[in-house]
Amino acid sequence: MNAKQIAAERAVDYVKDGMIVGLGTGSTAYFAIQKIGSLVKQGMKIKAIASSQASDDLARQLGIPLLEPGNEQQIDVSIDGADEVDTNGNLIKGGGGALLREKILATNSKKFFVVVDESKLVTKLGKFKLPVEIIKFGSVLTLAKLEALGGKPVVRQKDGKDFNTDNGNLIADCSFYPIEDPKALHEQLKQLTGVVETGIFPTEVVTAVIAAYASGETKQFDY
Ligand SMILES: O=C(CO)[C@H](O)[C@H](O)COP(=O)(O)O
Repeated sequence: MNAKQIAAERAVDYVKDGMIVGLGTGSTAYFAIQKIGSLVKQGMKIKAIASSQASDDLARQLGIPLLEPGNEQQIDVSIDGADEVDTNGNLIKGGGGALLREKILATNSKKFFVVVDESKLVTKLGKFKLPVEIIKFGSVLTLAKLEALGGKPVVRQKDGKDFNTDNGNLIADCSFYPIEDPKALHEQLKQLTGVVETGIFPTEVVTAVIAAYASGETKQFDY
């Protein structure tokens, strides 16, 4: 079992019968969704909300009952990966472009577990370019504002075209390393009209980070 799978499955221990679960996105969340699928097959009554079309598709294949979009309810537990986790439990997310829906789930969950392998643990955030979701309308102007703040934004590409989020927006990948005060940077960026959301998840929204190491050891950091 690889480290991502170990961390993800450990977090699924927090999922109990009757819960509503938020499903993250990415290669680590994938293992959590698989495990939740096996719990459903064993007869556990779980309902889920997915943070992306990809995770929605996977959950459907596995027979996990999904709440209808627009009919979401308070979530008991969300489980998701991260691109970076600093020593205080602040995160950068959005490497898969799902940061907005991921943050909606994380901030509406009683508990939010972050599952990572050790490669994601950093002292300061920002070596991983910070994803910032921006709307297409006026994007040149919004990008200029991000540039003026020193973010060196680059519009994410996929298959030779601008990457589109599930919400029909663009992602500007920004360089702010080292991010000394993640919450302050997030708040500054959110004030720019045209910015929908940033990939900074402040430690306040995190219940615990479960990190797995190549040795097979896991550590849980509670916040
Ligand atoms: O934020 C995310 C997607 O928007 C992912 O959780 C993040 O990119 C980590 O992905 P992975 O588990 O594949 O390394």
